[in-house]
Amino acid sequence: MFINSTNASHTPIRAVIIDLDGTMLDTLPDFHVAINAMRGQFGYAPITREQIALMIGKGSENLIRSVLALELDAASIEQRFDEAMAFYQGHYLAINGDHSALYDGVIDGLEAMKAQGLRLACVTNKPIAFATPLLAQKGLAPYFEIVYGGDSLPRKKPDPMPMLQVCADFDLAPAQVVAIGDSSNDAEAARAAGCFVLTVPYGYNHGRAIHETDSDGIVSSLLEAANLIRSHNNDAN
Ligand SMILES: O=C(O)COP(=O)(O)O
Ligand SMILES: [Mg+2]
Repeated sequence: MFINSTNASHTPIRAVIIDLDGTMLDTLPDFHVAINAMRGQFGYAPITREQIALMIGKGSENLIRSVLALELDAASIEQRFDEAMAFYQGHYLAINGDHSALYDGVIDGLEAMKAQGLRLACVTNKPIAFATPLLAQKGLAPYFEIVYGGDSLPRKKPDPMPMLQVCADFDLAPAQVVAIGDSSNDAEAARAAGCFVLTVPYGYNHGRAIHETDSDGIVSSLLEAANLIRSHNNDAN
């Protein structure tokens, strides 16, 4: 549970905000294919999944700049940026989801959350044009009342704006909402918004161990998260 059970008056959790890449789906193989296809158009050699894993989490612009920085200086990156982004987006949309897989416990966890009456939102730094078809293809779309991509709002995670927007949409206080993610971006955004935060250890945390990230707990799956929320709410009632 998130709050010491001796505090009988704590607020029940009513909604869950769930991250996409590295939390529900292992999308690293899709990023790998699309990035290397883009690099090939520039005549650059392929890079490894491990290299790309370190660059995921802060949205497409950050990813493309990080990839170009392997060859180019800062001024050249900006010169090639628009072309690289256009190449990358074309390749990503062509293969979106083809090489990605659900992590264990995702569907069971979402079902368990729904069964508890929790409202669900997906907040990802992935562009919304990638996130929407991917959620549909993987059977995740029906679970979410709200989906915000990295370009849906003026600021993305680790800024608290998307978390606060979800709280406002659901008409809930941040203390009634828990965010679940695989990276410090998710945890920082949730903390700054005043939401609870749980992390999963199996995603992409910029090469850092998830234990280094401040959270209210580490869960091995979304199913474990659902169970934790249930016991928190049982204590609250
Ligand atoms: O696209 C990214 O950089 C990461 O997306 P996420 O917020 O779903 O982990
Ligand atoms: Mg993530």
